Amino acid sequence: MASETGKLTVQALRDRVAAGGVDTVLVAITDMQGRLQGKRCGARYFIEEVLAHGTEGCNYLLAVDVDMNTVDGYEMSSWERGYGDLLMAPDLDTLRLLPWLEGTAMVMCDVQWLDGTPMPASPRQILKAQLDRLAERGLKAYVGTELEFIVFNDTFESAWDKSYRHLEPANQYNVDYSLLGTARIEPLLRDIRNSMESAGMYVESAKGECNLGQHEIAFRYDEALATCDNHSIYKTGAKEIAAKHGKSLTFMAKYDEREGNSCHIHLSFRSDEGDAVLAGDREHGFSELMEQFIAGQLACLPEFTYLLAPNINSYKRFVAGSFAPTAVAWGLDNRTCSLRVVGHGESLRVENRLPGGDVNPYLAVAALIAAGLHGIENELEPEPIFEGNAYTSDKQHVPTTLREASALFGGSKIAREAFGDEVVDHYTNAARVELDAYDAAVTDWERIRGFERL
Ligand SMILES: NC(=O)CC[C@H](N)C(=O)O
Repeated sequence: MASETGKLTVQALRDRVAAGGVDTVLVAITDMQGRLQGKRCGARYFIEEVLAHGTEGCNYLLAVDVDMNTVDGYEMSSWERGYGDLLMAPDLDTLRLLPWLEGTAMVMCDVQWLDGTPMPASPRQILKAQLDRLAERGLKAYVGTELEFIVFNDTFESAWDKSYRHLEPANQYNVDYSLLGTARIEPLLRDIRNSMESAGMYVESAKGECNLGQHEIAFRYDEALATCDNHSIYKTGAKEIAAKHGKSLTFMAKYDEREGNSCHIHLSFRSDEGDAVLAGDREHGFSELMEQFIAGQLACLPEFTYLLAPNINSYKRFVAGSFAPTAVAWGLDNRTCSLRVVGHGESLRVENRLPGGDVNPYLAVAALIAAGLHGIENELEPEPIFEGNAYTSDKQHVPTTLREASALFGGSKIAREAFGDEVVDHYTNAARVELDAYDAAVTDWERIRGFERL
């Protein structure tokens, strides 16, 4: 039998099911929004059927909006095509216990058509396609994602009932690095940290952040796919654990007018053998590959921003002086730039500071890998390093709205070459759906501005 915690082998799962310790297996895919969707399978059924053949779900899972509305414009899934099934094919490397749910294990799945061919619009497939491109060059991607979140003393249900107004943040003042402030909710933070560790993740640390009730838990970097799977499981798990504590938390990019929730993404490439390929004897200790890698990141950033900032709300984070970026620039350990280069030797890497907590990690990491490959394949040279305050520089501004970013993405030749037309058209449609919904909504802000005074 495997250890009490962490990842499970199939045999360990069988043993636990036989011994009565596991009765439920969650079968999950990640949707366009990066959420876990799927089914709770009886453990016996999972072992006897799903393990070998997978299980089906409606293919609208990759073609609905955040509210599960059926919307038009998707080639692969529609009323015209009858909204048939997709196949969830378990990736057994991801099998693990979810210690915060009694008697429950889970597995992440690849999304396929019923004949076993991959579904191009699936975020996990989109990332895997870029990992395949890297592998052709003898390279591997290592990734760390750093999610911030804001905790409230309200339950999720009461927060919803209050339309998310007048919530009580778990801290009343800025708790950035404050051990005193973070101790106030340590029972929740510890439960999340230890639960994730027991679900096979490697917790590095937790710290307070600047907005009221804002915190961050950092996990060790890993191979790109493992990090993205863990990221998705962690987000869902953190919400479920908060609910058990009678609290709520949000990863939305900009909850209020104070500091937003970031999801900085650290990315490096290594050789198949694990050698550091970004470090070398050029300026700043870079290799030629690192220079091309950075140049690719810069060249693609505006066109790929949509994959890093996929919602209307994402763009409200990009405020000068907020530690969220506004400038397309790179610097050495410079938190005012979109691209912050940190580490040295084996740990030399680029931190992309653009994504918020609402990012779909698979799509974002796929974009950053594609950007790096663009630089390498075209032997691009980076512009000079930026020094000083990028917020007040004349550097190109990152896209400021979803409309602008999705137009750049839809028109990007580089994106179409890297991801294929089907993927670009699918996600450009997702942006259009979101923009249409937003354009049709009348907000609190408008009523407060206009009800009496206009
Ligand atoms: N830790 C930090 O650098 C703060 C990041 C900031 N909260 C953001 O939204 O980008």
